[in-house]
Amino acid sequence: MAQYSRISGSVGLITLKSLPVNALGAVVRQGIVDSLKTALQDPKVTSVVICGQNGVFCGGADIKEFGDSESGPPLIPMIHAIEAGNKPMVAAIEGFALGGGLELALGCHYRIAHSKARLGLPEVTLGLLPAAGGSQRLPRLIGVPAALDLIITGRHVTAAEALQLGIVDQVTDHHTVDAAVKFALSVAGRPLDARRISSYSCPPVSGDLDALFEEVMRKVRRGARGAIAPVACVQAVRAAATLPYARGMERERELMATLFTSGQARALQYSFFAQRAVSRWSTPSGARWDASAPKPVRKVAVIGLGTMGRGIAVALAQAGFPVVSVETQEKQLTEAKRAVSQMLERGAKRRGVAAPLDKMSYSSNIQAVADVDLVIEAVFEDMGLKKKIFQQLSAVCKPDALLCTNTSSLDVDQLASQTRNPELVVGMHFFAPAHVMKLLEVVYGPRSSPQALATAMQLGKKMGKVSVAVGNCPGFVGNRMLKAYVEQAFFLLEEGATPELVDSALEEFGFSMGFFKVSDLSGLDVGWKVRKEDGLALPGVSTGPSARIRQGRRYSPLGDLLCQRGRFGQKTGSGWYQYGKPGGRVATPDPWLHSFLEEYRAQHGLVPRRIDPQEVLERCLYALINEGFRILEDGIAAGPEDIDCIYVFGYGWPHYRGGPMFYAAMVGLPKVLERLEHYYRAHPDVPDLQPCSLLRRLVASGSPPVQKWKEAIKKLHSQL
Ligand SMILES: C[C@H](O)[C@H](C)C(=O)SCCNC(=O)CCNC(=O)[C@H](O)C(C)(C)COP(=O)([O-])OP(=O)([O-])OC[C@H]1O[C@@H](n2cnc3c(N)ncnc32)[C@H](O)[C@@H]1OP(=O)([O-])[O-]
Repeated sequence: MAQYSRISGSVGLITLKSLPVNALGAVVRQGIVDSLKTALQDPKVTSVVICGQNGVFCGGADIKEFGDSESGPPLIPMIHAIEAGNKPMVAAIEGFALGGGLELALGCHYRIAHSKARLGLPEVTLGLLPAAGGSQRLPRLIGVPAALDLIITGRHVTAAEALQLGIVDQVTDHHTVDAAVKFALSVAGRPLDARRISSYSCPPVSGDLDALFEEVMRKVRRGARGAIAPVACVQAVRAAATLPYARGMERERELMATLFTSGQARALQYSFFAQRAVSRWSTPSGARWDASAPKPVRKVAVIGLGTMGRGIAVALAQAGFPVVSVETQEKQLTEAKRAVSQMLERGAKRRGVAAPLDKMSYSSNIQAVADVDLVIEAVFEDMGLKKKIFQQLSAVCKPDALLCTNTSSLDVDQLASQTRNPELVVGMHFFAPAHVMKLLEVVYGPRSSPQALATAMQLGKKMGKVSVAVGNCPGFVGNRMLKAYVEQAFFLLEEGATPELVDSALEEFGFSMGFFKVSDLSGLDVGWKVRKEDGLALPGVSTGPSARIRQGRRYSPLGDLLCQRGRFGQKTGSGWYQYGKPGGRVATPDPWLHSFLEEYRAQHGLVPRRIDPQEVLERCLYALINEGFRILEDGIAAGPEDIDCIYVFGYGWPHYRGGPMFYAAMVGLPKVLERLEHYYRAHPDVPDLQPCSLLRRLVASGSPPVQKWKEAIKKLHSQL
């Protein structure tokens, strides 16, 4: 709702009231329309202030209402009525004014913001565009280039930047509504024509307007990789720069109509709520987010300052924690100090703040962590070494200190068994670069306490991570599903595909890089080492049927054979592609590899066949999704939202496709099941293609929408 009152004698005050972010749902819009009418008709009122309750102006249109049929007064005429009003309208912006919230403020004649407020038009992050006049008013107010930047990126600006851009008229450190009322009293009776932004023309741009838009559109299309909203945003701003306001608004409405019902918008809105849902974690043992109070964490430590350790230390310091960094190798310690300082300075420069160098302390002695509240171990991925570290930490640290490991696949519970308090051990699996990647897999073992899990989840949130709670199993969620995807990519090469074909199909789907290019970037030797440890990669070259069987299932030694030839990817100048020289970055198809594949197939009696991109997608993605269903069945992940956040924020799954499980729901579970059955019949020696029973049961129960899977899975589990 929206509440109306008259204050200071002659100021009408309209207060948006809709917890938690005063979103412009139907009831709020009706309240605004009614309040506006009252204010404009009240002869005692000479100016009006619009504000929000609870120190928040407005989080925009109510995303929860998007699926519903239109009800309540429409947003655009409401904002037009505010702008056309014959009394000064002043927006008092506290907390944030985002999307429709900023558009509401742009309809006002003046905007006063608190210094801590954030403003923006983030609709593009929801697969939409500013559709309540924002794409037409903002360019007229701040110019085309600045408006394009805010609308294409969806980034939030601080009040200081908003003042500098000309979005707001005043910034205050004091009570914003009081400042707005004082301002409203000062402008009462002033002419308003010059304050109605829709009547403005866009300020002229330096240089050719068409050239500017072509250049921006070229960059946007390249960066969007198939996302449609950023392209529509450019088209909408172009309308503002080239058409009269009314025609521009028509164009904005047309473009929004194409986006609103698109699968991409639904995927991005699903992802918006999924990110919030994963913070409400639960475990099969009944532990829950709202029943487990996190322990206070004031001081933290990182053990091992390799690439991951450095990134984790930087992310912790940037989040404001004093960090004790321990590296026993003196040379590595010196290098790490330099690297961490540089990363902190670069990050601070980008954010226009001071570098938190004072948060960092370094030592080569593990005793230095005796007084910290939480330790993150990030040493080399070797179980023996990690066990030794956990024994040492258990002896040195405070009895109630949390001991966390950044392992990406090793058994967290085995490490817990090295300590006095296994209930205080959890996994905190970061993704490289750890100070950039948003994902954090928080891994709980059978003995991890709910409080330990709650503490790690809260620390992740404070570090600005999308933290997802997952059960302890080989590869946890992300890497466990990736194994099925990687295997299919290898098998497709055996059956006739080339790395280029597989990668272009995946890049066409929206991945920034296909599997084989990613493998060359991260180094083929990384996977080889894991396969050797798992007893899969055997020395020498073997022929005959056993060469392609491991542990009773089909196996492709192709990656091992390349590593045996020293082809580790970019770092050696060749891998699945040619890079010209060690460290080269540009992947070019490699004739040697094509003939190597032909020889390999001939050697193993494999007859190559034509493989189309659709089969590449179905084999790689459905095998990954199928493993996702097994993970849900095992209770390792609580719901599809958890898996989808992991893949969108940690594995480069195209955000506008929502995530693997959302994608499966979009394709249709019966189709996914039918295709998996088809491929499993063709490849009975590949268990990963055998449809998971949970998938079968969801199809049998009518393929409920993905938002309903969690409860459907609970019900199915209870029937077992
Ligand atoms: C016409 C017009 O052009 C178009 C078409 C539009 O306007 S499209 C809409 C454009 N607006 C946006 O893109 C802003 C989206 N929101 C945010 O970016 C953030 O929420 C926040 C505002 C910066 C606060 O962050 P937070 O970290 O303090 O809390 P939270 O956990 O995120 O959010 C707290 C709770 O509020 C819910 N929520 C937040 N914004 C919402 C919104 N716009 N609609 C409905 N619910 C919303 C959220 O789901 C969560 O609920 P629950 O999980 O507790 O049940």
